[in-house]
Amino acid sequence: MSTQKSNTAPISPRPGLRLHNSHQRTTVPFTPDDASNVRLYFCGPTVYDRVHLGNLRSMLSADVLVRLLKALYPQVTYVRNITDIDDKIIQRARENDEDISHLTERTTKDFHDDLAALNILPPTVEPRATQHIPDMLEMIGRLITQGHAYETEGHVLFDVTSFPSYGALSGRSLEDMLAGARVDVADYKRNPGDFVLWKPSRNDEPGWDSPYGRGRPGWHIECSAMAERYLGESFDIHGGGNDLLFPHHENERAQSLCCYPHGHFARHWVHTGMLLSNGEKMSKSLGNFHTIHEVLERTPAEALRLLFLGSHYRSTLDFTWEKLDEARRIMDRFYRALEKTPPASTDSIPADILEALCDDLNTPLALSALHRYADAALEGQQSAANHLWVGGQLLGLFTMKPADWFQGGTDLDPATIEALIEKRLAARKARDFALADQIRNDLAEQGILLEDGPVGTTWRKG
Ligand SMILES: Nc1ncnc2c1ncn2[C@@H]1O[C@H](COP(=O)(O)OP(=O)(O)OP(=O)(O)O)[C@@H](O)[C@H]1O
Ligand SMILES: [Zn+2]
Repeated sequence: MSTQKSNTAPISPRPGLRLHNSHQRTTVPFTPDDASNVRLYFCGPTVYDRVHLGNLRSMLSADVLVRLLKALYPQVTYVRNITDIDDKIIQRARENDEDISHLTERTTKDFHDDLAALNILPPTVEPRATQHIPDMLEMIGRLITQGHAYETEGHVLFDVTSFPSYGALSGRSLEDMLAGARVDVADYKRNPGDFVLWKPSRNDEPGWDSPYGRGRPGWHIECSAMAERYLGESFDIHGGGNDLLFPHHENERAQSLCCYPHGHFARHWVHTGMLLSNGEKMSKSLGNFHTIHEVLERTPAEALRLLFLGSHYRSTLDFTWEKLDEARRIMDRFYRALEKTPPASTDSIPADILEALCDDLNTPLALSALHRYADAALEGQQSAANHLWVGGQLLGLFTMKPADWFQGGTDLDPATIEALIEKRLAARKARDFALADQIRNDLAEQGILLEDGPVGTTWRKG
């Protein structure tokens, strides 16, 4: 890492990274506690179903940040947890009549597959909540001893009034929160805002023995305990979607700072804007979501990645199929520009791309630099094609050879295409012309054109 010679050298001088900090509500220079090892924690998924595009947007923003940090610093320790104990999991397992561990294993595997398809790098450590119950119980014990938590009716609750800066992260005032609380608060709570650290489990629910009886942890303490276990009492960045800012992150911060008053927990808080669908948050509960699996059946993964990179991570993004098609056309153009130049992995990162990313991960600006390089490469400039390769790869793009993109870019192999042609023929015979047309149009959208001729239907890439 220290060699600064030739074209393999990291950029010099290095631009400083500026990153928005939700806690300060402004963009500030990022300075790690230890520049030899940057440490960050992102909240991972609750594994009870396939992740949707909204979840993916958060993971992808984290991925862009991690890739940039890896380009800037010698070591990055990235922790992203798996929440594998939660009421939603218990309920889904019951509905499916499925063993809880089977459900969580299965959906964790799907999650990994979906992320790998999008070229999202795995974290350094991926702790699972169920493997850290003793760490959580230790924190809960300390919080009780230090007067920040209390036991009541089999529950352990965090007393929000015991932490003077409760609300500071999300910009709320504790007084307003208490005054505005609804009346139907569980009567065992001292204050309406008190939240669960531990709760009792019925016999048919998963549980662990504890000083407070058989039970299970609350969601917030899981992240506090796993962050401390792998990153210590103080670390550099904590992130997730901005829907987690309150109460999840506010509560994590309260627990951790009360438990370890000499640490500072996360110095920098990073939050991704929501992915919308028709103007509303894409979410499982609203039923307006698309799974990654579903999207990848009709579009190559890099087009989806590009779509996300095209908007700034803190802004909201309204998902439409038209935008995805447009992203795919842009990828076609990029790969055209790369066609004549083999990947140039030894080139250093183009300064304009690095500067854009160091400006609070300005991916739209970085993409406009890629467009300029693509223009020049299409006019035959070799160095521009090199910059395009290297800049795009820093953003996790261009994992394919151009020839493979154009041939396999449909993600459809010939056998699948033939099977769809058969299905279309059967639909026509059954006079289901709507289905027949839909199959033809779906294929056309993936660049496969059908031609009906005297010897039957043939296909070609359009
Ligand atoms: N529409 C969205 N846009 C961006 N990020 C999202 C969106 N929905 C969820 N996330 C993020 O995905 C990550 C995983 O969250 P989690 O597993 O709690 O989601 P979930 O509860 O399954 O989603 P949902 O909100 O659909 O019920 C979190 O960082 C969360 O902020
Ligand atoms: Zn968390």
